[in-house]
Amino acid sequence: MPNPFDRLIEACHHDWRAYIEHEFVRRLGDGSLPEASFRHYLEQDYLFLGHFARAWALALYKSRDFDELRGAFDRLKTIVDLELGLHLDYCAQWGIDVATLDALPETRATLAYTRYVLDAGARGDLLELRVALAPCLVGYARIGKWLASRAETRLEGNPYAAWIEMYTDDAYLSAASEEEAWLDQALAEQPAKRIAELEVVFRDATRLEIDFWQMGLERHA
Ligand SMILES: Cc1ncc(CN)c(N)n1
Repeated sequence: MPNPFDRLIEACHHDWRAYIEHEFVRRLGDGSLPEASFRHYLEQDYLFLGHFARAWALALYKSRDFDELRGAFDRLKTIVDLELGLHLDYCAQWGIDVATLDALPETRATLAYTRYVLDAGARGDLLELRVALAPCLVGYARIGKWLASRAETRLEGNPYAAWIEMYTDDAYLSAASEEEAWLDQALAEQPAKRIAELEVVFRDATRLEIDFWQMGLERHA
């Protein structure tokens, strides 16, 4: 019997696979992704991370005890200290400075995904918000594992090696597995009707992740 979080994935397994195994991900892994696509993704992901940090701050606000506060605070730190750091390093390597990033317009995919999650958090409780955030945090850990398992993935000579290393790194993987453990416990206590509602939120956020990859690949505005 799969654990409760894996059951959320099973309920939308076609969308989940389309997200985890997206062409953008494959081409990151084998190094064949066009640089312009990665740059577009990188720029939008900077804006994305700002909104997701706000969403984790909202999770802090919605926490009911110190355990939940600590979990949300740790996740917020994962974004601000770990992911954002890599982003800014990468952007500096690619000649993109923070002032340029701050002035960028958001694409429709960035707007749709970030505002969807913030709305789920504003409208719902802490669990609904953390389910909406899960394809992001846990999804990239699964992507890192999937890439690591593929013969086509290469690090040597791959301009995106640092990106792959970040999402296969212990610091990121342990944040994702702590989040999964919290979700497993919280989901196990929910009645079937609530689970069905949460499946919709999880599937929608997963579909918005697919759109985010597609936006990067095709460089949509
Ligand atoms: C769009 C997106 N989704 C997920 C992650 C990983 N936290 C990210 N950096 N960007």
